[in-house]
Amino acid sequence: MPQTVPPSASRARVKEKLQTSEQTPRIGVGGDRGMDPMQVIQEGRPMTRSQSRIREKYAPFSQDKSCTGMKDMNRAPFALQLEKSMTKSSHASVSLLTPRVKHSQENHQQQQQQQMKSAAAAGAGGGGGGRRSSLAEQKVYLTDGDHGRGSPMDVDLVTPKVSHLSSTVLGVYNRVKENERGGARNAETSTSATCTARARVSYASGLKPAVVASEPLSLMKSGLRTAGLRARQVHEDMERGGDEGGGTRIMVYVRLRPMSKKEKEAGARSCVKIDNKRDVYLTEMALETDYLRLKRLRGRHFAFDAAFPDNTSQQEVYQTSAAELVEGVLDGRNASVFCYGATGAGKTHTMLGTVQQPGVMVLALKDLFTKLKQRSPEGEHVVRLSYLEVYNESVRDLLSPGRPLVLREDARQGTIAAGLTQYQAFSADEVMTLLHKGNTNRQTEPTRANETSSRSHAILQVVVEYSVHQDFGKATRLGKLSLIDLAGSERALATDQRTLRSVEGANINRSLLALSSCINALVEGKKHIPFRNSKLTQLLKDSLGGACSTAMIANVSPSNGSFGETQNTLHWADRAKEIKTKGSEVNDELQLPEDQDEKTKLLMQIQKENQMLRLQLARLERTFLANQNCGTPAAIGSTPFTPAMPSERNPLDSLAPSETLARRGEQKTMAEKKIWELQRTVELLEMEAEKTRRDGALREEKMNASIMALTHEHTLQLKRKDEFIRNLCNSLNMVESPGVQKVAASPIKCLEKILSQRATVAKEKAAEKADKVSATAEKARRYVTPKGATKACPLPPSCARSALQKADQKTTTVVTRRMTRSSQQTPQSPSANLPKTPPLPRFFSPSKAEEQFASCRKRTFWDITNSPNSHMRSPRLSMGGGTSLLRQPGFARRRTSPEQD
Ligand SMILES: Nc1ncnc2c1ncn2[C@@H]1O[C@H](COP(=O)(O)OP(=O)(O)OP(=O)(O)O)[C@@H](O)[C@H]1O
Repeated sequence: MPQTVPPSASRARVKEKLQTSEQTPRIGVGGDRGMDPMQVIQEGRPMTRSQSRIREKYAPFSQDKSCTGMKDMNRAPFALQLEKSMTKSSHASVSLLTPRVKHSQENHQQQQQQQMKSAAAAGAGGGGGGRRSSLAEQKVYLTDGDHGRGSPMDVDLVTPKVSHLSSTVLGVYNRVKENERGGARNAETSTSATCTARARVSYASGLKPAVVASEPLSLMKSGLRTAGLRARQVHEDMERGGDEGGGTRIMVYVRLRPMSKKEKEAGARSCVKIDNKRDVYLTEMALETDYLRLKRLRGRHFAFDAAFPDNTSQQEVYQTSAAELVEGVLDGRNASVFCYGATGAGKTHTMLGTVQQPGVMVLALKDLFTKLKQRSPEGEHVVRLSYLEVYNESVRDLLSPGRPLVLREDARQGTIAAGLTQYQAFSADEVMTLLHKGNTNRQTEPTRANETSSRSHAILQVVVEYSVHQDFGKATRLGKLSLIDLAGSERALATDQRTLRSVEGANINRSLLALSSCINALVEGKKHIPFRNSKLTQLLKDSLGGACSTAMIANVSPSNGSFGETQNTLHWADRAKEIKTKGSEVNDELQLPEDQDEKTKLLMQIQKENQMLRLQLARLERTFLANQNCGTPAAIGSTPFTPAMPSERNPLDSLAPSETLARRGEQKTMAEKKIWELQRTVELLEMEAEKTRRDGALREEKMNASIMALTHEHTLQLKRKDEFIRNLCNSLNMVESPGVQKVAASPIKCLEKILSQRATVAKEKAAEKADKVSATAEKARRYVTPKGATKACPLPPSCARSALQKADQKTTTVVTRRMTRSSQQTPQSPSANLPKTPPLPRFFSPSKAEEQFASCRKRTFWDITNSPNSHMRSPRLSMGGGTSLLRQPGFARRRTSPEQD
């Protein structure tokens, strides 16, 4: 029961009272300010400025406005802090606010020891101060501070604070019953003042206990009950390991690193204590001379899925946090493990470790290959590996460094880095080589806080794909394991002030802040989760909110110098406990046989294989047992020997020695017979093999011979062809020419040459002939004069005419042929080089020649009268250019010059 401290009590009396109270069951609460076993209440002390400020602020809620100073405050032994769930996703916890105490310099040391003691005792759920928020407690006493009475409330469970709440209501209760009566009024007052429901009135405010609540007392009670229920749920959830409502909770582990040499030298003290392998106590330390701090020492208790003290081995960390996830990856699920914490807290040590103490990444990959070999001995699996880092908000490939990568959203695979190389690895050694290569490329720099500080977030992704035979076909399973080593949050002073380091630090902090916002949004069940705020959160999207089983390892330093960072880490780890991922489904694609027959076939095949394997196993077992029984050298290693079945393992033991000998002799004979039979079989097989070999050799010989014959035949055919061409050349009488002799080795070329030469000669001849004909025509024409062609011409007029006609015809033929040929000839054609015949004058046009001839001869009367349409045949006449011959009979036409034509 709670104790009331009389206002006038002296320090000694208070001490005595409090010590007495240790034995009496007090409110089973704990939380932020639960570590208060030895407290000395100072009386009559004036309020500090901050106390009076808070007092002023919350004065309206104080029922007894007359109370002033520490005297009044001290009349209230404690207050109840109620943190109630305001949204369905948040939880509540109950804790006790104890009276403000002064940690005197003398008892400070003692106090620490007491705290530790009480914390240790808390596991057993014992009474007394400190962490008495035993989970077994079932009642909360809302106490009447003035009268020391407690108003018990039935709640299902009181837990330490399990989460940060969206809304906090601090109720300082005084005169509970009175408040119940006037609850509505108080509630109204408080609601108006704490409309945001975020009034946090510290007991240090010096307020006389009063109701500061945003809801009527009855509601608070029910809220408390709900809170208790919720707390129990969370607790049970933690006990079970996370599954609730279909999703999977992120498993959160805390690892404490040993105190470093540097810290020891600086005289640091440990501010973190791990108990029960899951409870973490954080206590603020202060210098004995730091009076202000001494009064406000903070302490907090957290509970996680597991907490690893500083002497925990790497293997233990792996087994607890990641081994199960690796198993899940082999079942085709997605899993991720990430380390979170301040710089130098031991994240890289946990994830990568050293050669002597390999970390989670190394152990997980080795384990993965070992398990893969067991599951898929025939190597029906593919392991692909990629390793990237987020450095200064740019994504880089660690296995093949180059230009920064761009992140893309893929409907099937989630967020992916476009262009990231995926290496296929066949063994654990290969993976280790790749991992080493990636780590060499990773950005690591010494800072003031850490000699080997990682300046980037590194993500190693392993995709395992393998086929499994299932009842209805073959399925391909695809599991993805992401192992993430985050860079640590850091204070600028804690690391360095050099430009590059501070830029890196700022980027690291920014991305971690984005991660915190995402955790917040996820915990509060918001619709929009700001994953896009940084590259890191984009890449962690699946791990935090997707279909993935996730483990978070929060690394903390024990040094009191890192109290702030440790508190921060634990706070976020505590929040992350409430994040629920969608839970990873098995990603497998079933490949069904095409039809039912196929399926039956497959099943039969599998059954057959199983039968065979069973037989083999039985045979081996029998052989083994036979060897054991007989122990004869002949029997050893003789597989076909059929020994006794397991049920008849030692039948000889029960027999008499003579019978045993006889039986053994029999067995030996049988074995010898079997061996003889086997030898005979082997001999037969050898003979068979020899025969086959001989046959094969014969067949090969025959084949070689036929190939040879064919080759010979082919050569002969070729020769014959050449001979034929050569003969053809000879028959064309061109082989003698020197140009042809040169190329006689290639008969086809020779033939081509001959033909082209023949063509040239024919052309030349044709040209010559054409020239001759045209000369004859010219001659004939010269003899034909306008005044009488027959006079000067040596030929009779009819002959001259026919000769001229012939000449014209020939000329035309030659010219036409030449023109046709030249139009067919390409510019590269050899005939292009032929000597060109001079262009023929228009005069030689056959129609013109005929016309000329007709116009030159003397017309007779008969000509004129018998060809009435002759003017129509003559174009010249029809054109009306000359005088009509009909009108001037017997008048010969005057010869026109060619130019006029
Ligand atoms: N469990 C442990 N046991 C022994 N030594 C440890 C342990 N954890 C961390 N250390 C040591 O502490 C130092 C800092 O650790 P580590 O580099 O892993 O920190 P970190 O959190 O990765 O820092 P950063 O974020 O700057 O990279 C290292 O020298 C490491 O060997």
